[in-house]
Amino acid sequence: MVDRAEVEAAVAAVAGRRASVRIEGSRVGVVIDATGLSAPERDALEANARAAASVRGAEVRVVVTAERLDRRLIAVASGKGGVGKSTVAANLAIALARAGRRVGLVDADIYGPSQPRLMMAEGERPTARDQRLDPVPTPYGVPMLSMGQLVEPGRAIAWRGPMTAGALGQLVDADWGATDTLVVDLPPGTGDVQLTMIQKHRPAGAVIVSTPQDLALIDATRAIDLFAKAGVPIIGVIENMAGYACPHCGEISDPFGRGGAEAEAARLGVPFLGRVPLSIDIRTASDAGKPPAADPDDRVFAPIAERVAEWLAAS
Ligand SMILES: Nc1ncnc2c1ncn2[C@@H]1O[C@H](COP(=O)(O)OP(=O)(O)OP(=O)(O)O)[C@@H](O)[C@H]1O
Repeated sequence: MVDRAEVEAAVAAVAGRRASVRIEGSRVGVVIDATGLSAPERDALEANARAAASVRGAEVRVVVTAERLDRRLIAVASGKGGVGKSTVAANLAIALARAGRRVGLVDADIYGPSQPRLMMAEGERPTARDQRLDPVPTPYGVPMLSMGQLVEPGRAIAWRGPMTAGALGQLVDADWGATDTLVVDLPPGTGDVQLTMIQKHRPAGAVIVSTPQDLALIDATRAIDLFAKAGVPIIGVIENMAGYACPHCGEISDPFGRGGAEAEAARLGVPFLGRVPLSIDIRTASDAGKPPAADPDDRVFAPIAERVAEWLAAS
């Protein structure tokens, strides 16, 4: 016979109200509610509860359950390459995390996975348990997974549609634990990854990154169209490389004109989330794996993230 009070007290001491105990003769069953815990936290809790319940003569069984979290995906897209979509996605993810959300980052840009470098996680390989990937931690409180971590570094990725869809699924359905917001950096354009994202993973909304130039805007319009036609709401447009920030005096000039993306967003009836200047500081910090949004003095990405957070709260 096992002493009920002793086991209950020992389990409660390590698992609090997350555990309930059932005892029949020498059999001790512990059910743990691991909702919202990360995989390592869950494993630690399970091990501690098992140890606590293992009084002399007890046959212990521990079951871990978790409610499915309502995790929402934000797709970050652009009509064409090189507009700074990955830079914006990384900084948006960090700024949202700084605003109190539990954020994860998925780098689905198969043609140029750059998030490991941007997030200072280069060379980190995710591990897997029960065939589910474990996201890798970053110094910015935003765990991440990248297409670039699934293949040998530097190897060109020439996958066909079904492989791409499978890889995207592995990243999105990884063990994201308590993450409530998943920022997904999509490849540029309107290809297989975008379609899989829309059809299989139903993002809560899409953020479109564009530069001020007309051509980028035309492409951006195409990207907006793809999401809008599929019924994915457009959270808004971010204008990147908007105006040139002088590295000496900080003054912003507009060699490509000003207000194009904002006017185009208004014409298309989608919100404008803000502009990010073309700045040598953004480039050097990004290349060094130190996203400017992690800087406590950031005044560029925080207001944009605030608008995205408001949108999430309202929808
Ligand atoms: N606002 C900015 N100011 C200065 N440099 C920037 C800015 N935004 C991005 N860059 C730089 O531009 C280059 C391209 O950026 P990034 O890789 O984010 O673009 P992308 O749209 O994701 O490209 P691709 O689609 O090819 O992956 C990078 O070197 C990045 O550091």
